[in-house]
This record gives sequence, C-alpha cells and structure tokens, in this order.
Amino acid sequence: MTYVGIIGGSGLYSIMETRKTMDIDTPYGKPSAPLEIGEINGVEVAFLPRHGKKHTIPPHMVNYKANIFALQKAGVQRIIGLNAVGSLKEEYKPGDIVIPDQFIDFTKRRDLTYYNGPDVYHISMADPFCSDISAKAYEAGKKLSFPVHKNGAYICIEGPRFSTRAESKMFRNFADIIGMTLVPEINLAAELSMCYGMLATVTDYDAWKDEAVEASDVMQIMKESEEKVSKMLYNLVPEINGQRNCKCSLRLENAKA
Ligand SMILES: CSC[C@H]1O[C@H](OP(=O)(O)O)[C@H](O)[C@@H]1O
Ligand SMILES: Nc1ncnc2[nH]cnc12
Repeated sequence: MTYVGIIGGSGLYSIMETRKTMDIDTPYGKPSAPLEIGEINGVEVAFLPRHGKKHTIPPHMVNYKANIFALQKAGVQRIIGLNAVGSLKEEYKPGDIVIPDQFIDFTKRRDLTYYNGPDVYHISMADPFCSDISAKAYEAGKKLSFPVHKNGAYICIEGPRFSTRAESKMFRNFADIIGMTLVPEINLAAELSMCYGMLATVTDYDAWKDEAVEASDVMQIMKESEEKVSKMLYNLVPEINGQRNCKCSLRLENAKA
C-alpha cells in the first residue's frame, strides 16, 4: 500500500477523519505519534504530527529519523510538510502560503543522516524540494485564489528560542522565511529517496520588522489558516498520487563515495 504522507506542524495536529492508526517502531525509536491513516479527496493519506498530538515535542527534540523512517515503512513515497514560518521579506505577509524551493541549515546539534558509515553517501541537495509536489502545490493555491508564493528560501534555526533582532536582520540577507523544523526532516527524506514538498504558512514577521514574534501569535494564525491549508491539500493530494515522474527516487544514484 502506498500513501501520501503529511507531516503536520504547529497548530496542525489532525487534518482528516482517521480510519485507523499505525503504531510503528523503527531502529531509531518511536515516531512523534502513531500514524493516522485516512483519506483526502479519495486518496489514502498517512498523517503524522511532528510535535506530537498535544504539541509536547519541541523542534530540537523531534525524532526526525524515526518520523521519516516510519513513514517510509508504512509505504509513503511522497511527503508534504506543513509548517508555520516567520517572514523575512515584506511581501511574504502573515496568512500567505509559501512553497519554498531552497533552504539554509542553521541548526547546530541535530542527528541529520542515516548514513554514518561504513556505507558513505553524499546526496546532492542543490534542488532539495520535489519539483513535482511544489509545482502542483502552487497550482492548487492559485486555483483557490489564495495568496501563494512559488519560491522562497527557508532558513532553519535550532530553536526553540526565536531569533534576536540582529540575527533576524542578518537572515534577511540570505533567506525569505524562517522556521525550526525543515532540517533534518527534508535531508532524511531525501536520503531515503522520498519526495518532500512544503506548504508553509506565514505567521509573523519574525523580529526584524517591529513587533517581536510570540508563540501564541503563531498558534493563533495557524488556527485561522487551517481551512486554507485543508483546501489546498484537498486539491493537491490527488494530483501527486500514483507513479512518480520526478527525480527524487534517483537521489542515491551516484551518491556513494
Ligand atoms: C509555535 S512557534 C515555533 C514553532 O512553530 C514552527 O513549527 P512547525 O515548523 O512545526 O510548523 C517552528 O518551526 C517552531 O517549531
Ligand atoms: N519567526 C519565526 N522563527 C522561527 N520559527 C517560526 N515559526 C513561526 N514563526 C517563526
């Protein structure tokens, strides 16, 4: 059985009616929660809330290795990550959806690879996101007339604290949006030749603009955006079901040293 996998972030702990749950164990431990299996617009989906069902797992403590491994073990080949992000650019406004195409890793102490030897792999991450999921996610948003941005660089910080104003101003030179969870989620998916695409909801202007971001504001905006994300998923999920035509399944070819 293959499912489309959806990883829910802050404020998104369930997205559909659950038909059954799958309690999966992995060589890396347990995922953040049992997988919830259900249907979105006629397609089988496996859902996993990365912070746990009750948001008890902070970004630096998420067992990303177990989460991605569990999804693959369940038969998932394509992952849609749902994320709350701060904006580093005036034109990416709170409530907007961004489909990022690049990332910068500013994390410091995460367990970020399945390959610790003796098999040594260096995967190419020049184009980290699945081009197919991203293109279709953008189309899904456009069709609904949502404020959706086609591209953007996501800078991933270690957290759990938010950035200082100086950090935020520096990050503005390199990235468009900021969060704490994309890395190593995306790296690990790539190492297992899985597709990864993201629907990022802008919740705030981080610290560079004027107000300082607060977690409660992020949660509030995510609550208000839930319907938008659900409608996008309803249109997107059937579009990415079936045979993969992207390059993600080839990630490990030529990657072995
Ligand atoms: C609750 S504010 C900070 C929190 O929100 C984002 O979560 P996610 O990426 O899982 O949607 C950010 O990365 C932090 O974990
Ligand atoms: N400003 C911000 N910084 C880091 N993670 C976030 N998630 C939502 N807003 C954020």
